[in-house]
Amino acid sequence: DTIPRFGTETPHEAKLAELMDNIDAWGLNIFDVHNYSQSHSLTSVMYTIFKKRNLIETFRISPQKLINYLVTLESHYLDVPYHCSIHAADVTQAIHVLLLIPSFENTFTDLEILAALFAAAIHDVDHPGVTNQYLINSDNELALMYNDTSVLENHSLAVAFKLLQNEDCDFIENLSDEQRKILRQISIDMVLATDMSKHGAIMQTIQSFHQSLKAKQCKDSNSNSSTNDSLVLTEQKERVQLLREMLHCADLSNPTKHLSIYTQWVDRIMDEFHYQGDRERSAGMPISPMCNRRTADIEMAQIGFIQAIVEPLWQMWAQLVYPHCQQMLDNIDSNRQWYEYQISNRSSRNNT
Ligand SMILES: COc1ccc(/C(C)=N/OCCC(=O)N2CCOCC2)cc1OC1CCCC1
Ligand SMILES: [Mg+2]
Ligand SMILES: [Zn+2]
Repeated sequence: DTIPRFGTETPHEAKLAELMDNIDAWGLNIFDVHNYSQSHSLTSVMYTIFKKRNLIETFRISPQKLINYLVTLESHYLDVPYHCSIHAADVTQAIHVLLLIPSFENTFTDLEILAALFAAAIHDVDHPGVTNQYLINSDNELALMYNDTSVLENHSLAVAFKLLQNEDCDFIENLSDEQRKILRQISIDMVLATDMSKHGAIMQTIQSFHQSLKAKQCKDSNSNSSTNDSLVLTEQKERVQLLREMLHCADLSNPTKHLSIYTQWVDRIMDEFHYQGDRERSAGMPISPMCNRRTADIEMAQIGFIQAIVEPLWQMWAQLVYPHCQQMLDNIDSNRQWYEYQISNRSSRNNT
């Protein structure tokens, strides 16, 4: 039986094809992809990217086993408002677009690209919709299992690799042992780096690391435009550092998207936070920051999130790949202004 064009059967294949024409664009509407793929956005996005990047031929991947793995992985994302399979599809498509930046034309090996896409797809699988701190505070068995250390991130990695042990899901069966080892190593490194408690450390190193890369940046000999400077990194360690930052950027990319997409993610993360706050309140636990629906200031929280975390990170990233990623910085700025306008509007409304 032949495999559907986008990996999953859907009566809306024509509409999905139209959406997938934008797979390389930052403006892809992942919510539309989810709707027109019968809630298989992760499977259809990953399959489309693998086909487009010729990874199925390069690594002699069985298309059926890839689909089996993706559908199984997708089914292990829980039906929580934010950390569901749409978020995984969103982050996977984001890292695919970041990898297309001309500065990285000659930077990563095919195996590193495979590992980066895999890490993005798996990075939040089986996420229960609460934070690490909540799992620790509520003596959850996951916190016990992982000794309070990057609990969610360790759990997603373990679940994702467990699914690979299933014979008819092992789409990397034709990789050599060495390649499998490298893929596992890079995926673990990247997913563990999505733990927000590591954000400070990433910001510490990013400045000096990028300065050293800019120093090494070579003018691509056959480039016709002066901006086409490709970053060539001889050390795998340095390339993995870059991939770690890239996944972290993709994970924190909601404010870099068009307002209509960004506000949907805000609604979802606040649903998830407020539900956690409800559970903390009824358990008599202290309610976590931004999780109390009765005192929430959603606009202020997003402005704080943008100013403290998202804008500084994306400014560092945009500097490295200048002039690319200006669209992301512009969206961050206009989105922040929109939330500031909401607040100013709110106060004048109260005065009427
Ligand atoms: C669209 O809004 C948000 C999107 C993403 C995030 C974060 C921090 N993602 O981090 C990676 C995942 C992670 O580690 N988390 C998940 C969130 O809680 C911390 C642990 C936070 C967002 O808004 C927050 C901050 C202002 C009001 C709610
Ligand atoms: Mg996560
Ligand atoms: Zn995530």
